[in-house]
Amino acid sequence: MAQTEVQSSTSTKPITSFSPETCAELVDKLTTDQLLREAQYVLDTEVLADLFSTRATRSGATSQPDSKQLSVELKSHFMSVSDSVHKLTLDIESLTTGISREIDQTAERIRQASSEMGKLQEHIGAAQQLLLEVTRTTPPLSQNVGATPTLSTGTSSTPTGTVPFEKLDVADKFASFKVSDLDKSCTYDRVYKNRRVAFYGEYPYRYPGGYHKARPITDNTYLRGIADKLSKSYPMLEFNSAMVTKYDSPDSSIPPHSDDEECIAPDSSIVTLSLGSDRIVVFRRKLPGKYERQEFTVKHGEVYVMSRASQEEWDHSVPPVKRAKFPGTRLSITFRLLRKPTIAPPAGTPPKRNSDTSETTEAPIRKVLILSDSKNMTFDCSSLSEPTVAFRKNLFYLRDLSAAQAVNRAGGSGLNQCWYQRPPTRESRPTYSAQPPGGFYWTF
Ligand SMILES: O=C(O)CCC(=O)C(=O)O
Ligand SMILES: [Fe+2]
Repeated sequence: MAQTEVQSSTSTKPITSFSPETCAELVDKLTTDQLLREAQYVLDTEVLADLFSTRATRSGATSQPDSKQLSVELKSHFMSVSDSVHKLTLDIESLTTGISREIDQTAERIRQASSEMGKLQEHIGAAQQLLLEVTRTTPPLSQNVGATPTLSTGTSSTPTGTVPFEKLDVADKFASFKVSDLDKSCTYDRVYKNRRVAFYGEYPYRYPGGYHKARPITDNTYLRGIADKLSKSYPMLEFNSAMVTKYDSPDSSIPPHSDDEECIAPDSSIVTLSLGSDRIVVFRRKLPGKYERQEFTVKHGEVYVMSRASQEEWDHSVPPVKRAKFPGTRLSITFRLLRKPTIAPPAGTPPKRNSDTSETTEAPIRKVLILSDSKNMTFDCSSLSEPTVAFRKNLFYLRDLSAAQAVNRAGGSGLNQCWYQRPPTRESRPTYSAQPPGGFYWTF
């Protein structure tokens, strides 16, 4: 004990200055009960004294309260403490309940998420499996003709190299377009021995044996309707030109060739829509010492696609056929993506395709005389092809007679009639047939 003054429960007087040894002796003499009582007293007194001094300081009181009042206050103090503890316990209980509910809900969410995750992983696994399978069975992109998954396979793929073409799964989308309507709408700007061609495109198209100037597709509303439908239905097919080829008899044909010109955008596909009579399209691939051959019959409303890569390996043709089997007219429209030319086209006649020797180069310009009565001098000249020069409203120079025929048809009742005029030669003066063949033919 380091105190110099202590209070004993047994004596109200302070006991002063006991040495530690004396204290030890005194303590030795006390019974256990006495010791406990002493200890309790010291404790109580210290607590009460503390409380008292705090209250006294707060209220400014100086006198000590009696023990009864003190005990009442103590009791009320403990009651309020125990009240708070009770409230706290309740709060803690309700918090614990809330928290454990949250924990339960979170655990449920985690359980659901992990089950979703399991399913997702299954899907990912299946997709990876599929991808592996596709990678294993698909040839490299550069070798694959369509290379577009939306194209349906209409042909067998060869074990090595490219497939020559792929049919587009168009159902009956283009079946309602009529070969006669398209024919009427076209102004053919090149006439070959066995076919005629009308080209419409943003940029000119040059190929061995042929050259077509740019001509807006808006010039031909029927063709434009077809092109719009194609690009709306298959936006992945990119093109800026449409070339109509007319096969008007079973002898009409196009010889073997590849559409691999520089002016065609690299890696773009060539899309062909067929209208009218069925025809056979033949593909050949040069192998050592022989040709590999594939062919298919293309029908009205069908579309086939050839990749640029396939053009490097295969050529294609539409050969002449037997009349009995393929009696009618066929028009094909080939859609290409052409590049803007960087240099002006060389002057003169372009060289012929090696395999295309049977063809004429360019249709000769012919004069067409169109007669009208004085009341009806207007013609729909939009269908007349270049170079079109009108003299006194009646005379046009044309390469393509079908345009004049179209005007003729449009003319109707005979008020507007047109005659074709062959260029006069030195030897022969123009002759006029009194009764032109077909009623509308006038020769020199
Ligand atoms: O008429 C066809 O189907 C083919 C036409 C063609 O090969 C072409 O215009 O280059
Ligand atoms: Fe072609």
